[in-house]
Amino acid sequence: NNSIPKGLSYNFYNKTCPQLEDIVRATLAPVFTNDPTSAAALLRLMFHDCQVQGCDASILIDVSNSASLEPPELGAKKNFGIRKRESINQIKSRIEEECPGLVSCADIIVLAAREAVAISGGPRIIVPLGRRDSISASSSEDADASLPAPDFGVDDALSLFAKLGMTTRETVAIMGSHTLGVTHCLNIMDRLYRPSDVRGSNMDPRFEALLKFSCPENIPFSQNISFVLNDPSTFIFDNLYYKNSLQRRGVLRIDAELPLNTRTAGIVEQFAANSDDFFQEFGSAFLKLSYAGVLTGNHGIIRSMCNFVDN
Ligand code: HEM
Ligand SMILES: [Ca+2]
Repeated sequence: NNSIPKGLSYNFYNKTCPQLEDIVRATLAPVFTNDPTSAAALLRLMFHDCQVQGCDASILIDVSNSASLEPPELGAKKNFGIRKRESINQIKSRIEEECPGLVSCADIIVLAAREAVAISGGPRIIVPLGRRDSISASSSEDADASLPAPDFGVDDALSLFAKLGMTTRETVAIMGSHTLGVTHCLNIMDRLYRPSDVRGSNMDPRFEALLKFSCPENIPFSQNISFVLNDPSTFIFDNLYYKNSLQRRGVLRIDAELPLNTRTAGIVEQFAANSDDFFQEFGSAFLKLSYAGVLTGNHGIIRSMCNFVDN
């Protein structure tokens, strides 16, 4: 397939680390069992890595070891809620025992996200490998500039994902990621209590009442720790996200607007009616996300620990 970036391939580690995908799966199995919210966290981790400086494991670099004044990438405001970086480290250390110095943290992030989707009942996506790791993280400023704001609308999202080569259908499909996981109250306070345009107005009133009950105004402490489910089947990768959005129960502005925008409404209805169509389109969107800004060949490095750049 000629749309695969140069340097990535489906058999990249076949000779050098054939057990890679088994190790990833085996290491994650207890993680998913002990904490069913892990799948959502690992899928979002991939998005936030790939969206900032490309799929290069930049998000894994620890905050500490720098004398710079700028807080690094992970400290970006929009990385609030990012979790499970330690699971990637755990996979990496098992892999280093079997095939030292060969497998990038960037590939492990993508494989972990792929497992997260599959274990939750979503499509099994076969991904080309061969990404390499960055030698540095971005600044938190650059990360905040690259990641979407919680009040992103459909047009914003279409242009963001068009930069990764996604079609409108693929953009609608990748947003189906919000079939998993949660949103913390702080990300919807404006939508709930200071609505402008379509944001608050078009919500199912019972759902709005529920969100307001979960996220009361004027309680700053609870705003940081309280959250709501992105869709009612938060652990299952299904097309309920689309059905739910059609019922005016979208949590974020983007979730609410997808069924309202003329460019995306028909696609939402199709994915709500047919989960095979959703899964197929999601697979192709996921691959495009996984190709973002990849370092291959002799660009970048293979880190020996994912959270740390060896000189
Ligand atoms: C316009 C684009 C997007 C916007 C504005 C957006 C925004 C958000 C926000 C605000 C949250 C809540 C985070 C929190 O409060 O902890 C969230 C959660 C999440 N997002 Fe997105 N997102 C977008 C696209 C994506 C994409 C492309 C993916 C995956 C490929 C994704 C996967 C997730 C997942 C899985 C969660 C749940 C995380 C968890 O439960 O820990 N999102 N998103
Ligand atoms: Ca990155």
